[in-house]
Amino acid sequence: MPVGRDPGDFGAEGGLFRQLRAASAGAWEAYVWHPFVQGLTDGTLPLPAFRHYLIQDYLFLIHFARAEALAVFKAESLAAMREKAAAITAILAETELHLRYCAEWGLDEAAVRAVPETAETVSYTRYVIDRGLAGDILDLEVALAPCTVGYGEVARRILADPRRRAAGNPYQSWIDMYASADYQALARGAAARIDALGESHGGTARLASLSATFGEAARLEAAFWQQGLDAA
Ligand SMILES: Cc1ncc(C[n+]2csc(CCO)c2C)c(N)n1
Repeated sequence: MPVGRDPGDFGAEGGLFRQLRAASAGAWEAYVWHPFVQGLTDGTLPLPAFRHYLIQDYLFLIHFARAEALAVFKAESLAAMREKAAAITAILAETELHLRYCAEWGLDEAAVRAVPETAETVSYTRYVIDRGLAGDILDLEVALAPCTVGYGEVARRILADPRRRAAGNPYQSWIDMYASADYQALARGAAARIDALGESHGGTARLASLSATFGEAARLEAAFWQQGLDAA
């Protein structure tokens, strides 16, 4: 089914989220259907690639939680503050899953924390934080959206792919996390939030600048997968 016609798709037709995704269609596709994702789908991704990715992702999540904390600070309403506070809790829970994987590889939390952040990890996380510091809540949410919504789309693509290996796939628990109803609802909520902020914060007039932010975040996400493949 073409992206954008699927009734379970993220964001409303004509809303800001879909406008941003369409404006960065090439970068978005390169992110959500990256060769790393295809390797998760059929289970052929080399374990060293996944291990490199997951350790960096743990470090990524710490800074991503800081970016969500900035969104609490910049939130436009008390309801939005509560939503963002819940997002921080969800991220900190996600780090627990990462540590369970790392424990299987003989790495405890201190060992993971001692790994230096790569350039890909620094550039993506600090880019998002900078968009938030320099701009308003809409600039920040647009920088955050490729992460939250993108992983929701990644999981849906994986489940729908005919090459998917479900039985005995070593990455199934990772896939299950993002395919879960809870995560899918979170991703849909993030896209709906972009649509709502687009209405309340003049999204149409700011489309060029917001598209640049969204596209850059999507490119940084693809580079984040790529560092895993490069390490294998
Ligand atoms: C590079 C990278 N991009 C996206 C995610 C997904 N993600 C990041 S925070 C969060 C919780 C909800 O906002 C989720 C699902 C990731 N783990 N790593």
